[in-house]
Amino acid sequence: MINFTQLVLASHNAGKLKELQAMLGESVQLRSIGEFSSVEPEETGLSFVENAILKARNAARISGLPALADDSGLAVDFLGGAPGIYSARYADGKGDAANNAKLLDVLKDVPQADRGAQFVCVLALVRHADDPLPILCEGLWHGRILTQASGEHGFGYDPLFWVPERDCSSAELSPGDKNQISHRARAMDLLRQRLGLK
Ligand SMILES: O=P(O)(O)OP(=O)(O)OP(=O)(O)OC[C@H]1O[C@@H](n2cnc3c(O)ncnc32)[C@H](O)[C@@H]1O
Ligand SMILES: [Mg+2]
Repeated sequence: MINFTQLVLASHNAGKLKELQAMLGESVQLRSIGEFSSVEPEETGLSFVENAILKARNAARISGLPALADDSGLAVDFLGGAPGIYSARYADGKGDAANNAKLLDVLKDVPQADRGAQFVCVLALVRHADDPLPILCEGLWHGRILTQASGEHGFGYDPLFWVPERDCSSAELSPGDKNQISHRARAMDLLRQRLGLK
């Protein structure tokens, strides 16, 4: 069991910080890498795992603290798993609204039955920048891509992701409800077990 009171979160995404801190509770304080640097590392990996490790090492190097990274995204079945690791950059860096508009457009003629998708989250935790044994935890959340945006909560692709177990979009779930069942919640559940926090 490894004990941490402070971890740096290797993410510039405020939505992730909020969700992960809520899931971790008060036992561990997450500090944003934004406190130490505004430079985002290039995500050059070909998988969620590679990018998560790369971001965690970078944050540990910059901060001198143990670091947790979250590499996540949306894998759409009809698109062979795209946008996948490129989810944040799907519309060439123009942001969430442009990403969502592009996805709706690409899938505009695709019938309900073929609109399956999963949110993916890989968490990587390193004790220091050169840690040879990162802790890796993955979570998947299965759903479907809606034909129009719905809901105001969350971030990113949440308004387009239909959650079968609740019959609503992920952006229509309260933050507390999303944090019980999301891809990130599943990955964090595994991480908490690995850290002996549950
Ligand atoms: O790399 P960092 O700095 O952590 O922030 P980012 O936003 O670039 O994060 P990623 O590289 O992991 O890209 C993930 C993208 O996938 C989407 N995504 C991930 N989790 C999501 C969630 O819970 N709800 C909605 N969209 C999500 C969202 O568009 C993110 O920008
Ligand atoms: Mg990113």
